[in-house]
Amino acid sequence: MLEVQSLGKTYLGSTPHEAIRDISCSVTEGEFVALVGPSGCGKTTLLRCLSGLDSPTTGEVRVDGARVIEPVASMALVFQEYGRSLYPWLTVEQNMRLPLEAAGVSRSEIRERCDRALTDVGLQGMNDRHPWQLSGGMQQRVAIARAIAYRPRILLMDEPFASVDAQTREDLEDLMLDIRSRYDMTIVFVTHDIEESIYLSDRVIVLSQPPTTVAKVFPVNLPRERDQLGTKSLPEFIELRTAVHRAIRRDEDVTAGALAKA
Ligand SMILES: Nc1ncnc2c1ncn2[C@@H]1O[C@H](COP(=O)(O)OP(=O)(O)OP(=O)(O)O)[C@@H](O)[C@H]1O
Repeated sequence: MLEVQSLGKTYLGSTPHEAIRDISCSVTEGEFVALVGPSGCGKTTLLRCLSGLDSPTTGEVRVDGARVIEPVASMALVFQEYGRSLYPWLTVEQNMRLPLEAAGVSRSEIRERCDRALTDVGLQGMNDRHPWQLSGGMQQRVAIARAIAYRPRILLMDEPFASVDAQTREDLEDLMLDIRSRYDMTIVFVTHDIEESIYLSDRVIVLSQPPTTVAKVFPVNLPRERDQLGTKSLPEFIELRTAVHRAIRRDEDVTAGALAKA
């Protein structure tokens, strides 16, 4: 359903910067794909191009065959910085209502969807709180609730759990697996964390050092039912973790070698 064909992105300016050289990949309906790669390899840039918030310099993105040239109504984005993605002067529900009102959803349905999404993320009854009255993990749950209340077909998540503590992160990972099983969504999830990428996804795409290409793709053939302790101690999980780690390290070594020769 989501196709990326030979996507390249160069930021223009006094010194043009080639953030992405050539990425091709596709995501099928209902798939959970994790994108991992070194810092600065263009993960956020890629997500912005996927969503239509930014446009590639070369190549293209297609959703169901249609070329993406502007923000796509069937997608929602969840960012790392929940503190900046929620309006502090609005309540939880008011924050959640904004995209639904813009999409023309009826008042009664908005209320119903907000209540259901808040229940799904474990924040039932918190409709009238303000973001600043909530912990970081709770604010990120609100950002997720806002996205699922919108009912996107494709959910793009940009390192959404990078700013929370380890325990909250595990809880939020399990929340995502739960949401994935309740809602029929295709998810593209950017993370730095190799374990997180495998634990959550059906496929891990490793991006190279800049100028960025796809370094390697790993199918995750683990049982659908996942559990923080059980899944992460499976031999298949450990093998995959080593393989993804190696793919990232090998690419770093190749790049370091090329730089040393230059
Ligand atoms: N608007 C912009 N103008 C110029 N350069 C940019 C712009 N946005 C990003 N870049 C550069 O493009 C490269 C890729 O940035 P991007 O934020 O997409 O990487 P990332 O993989 O998401 O990074 P991180 O893992 O650190 O979050 C970086 O070198 C960055 O400095």
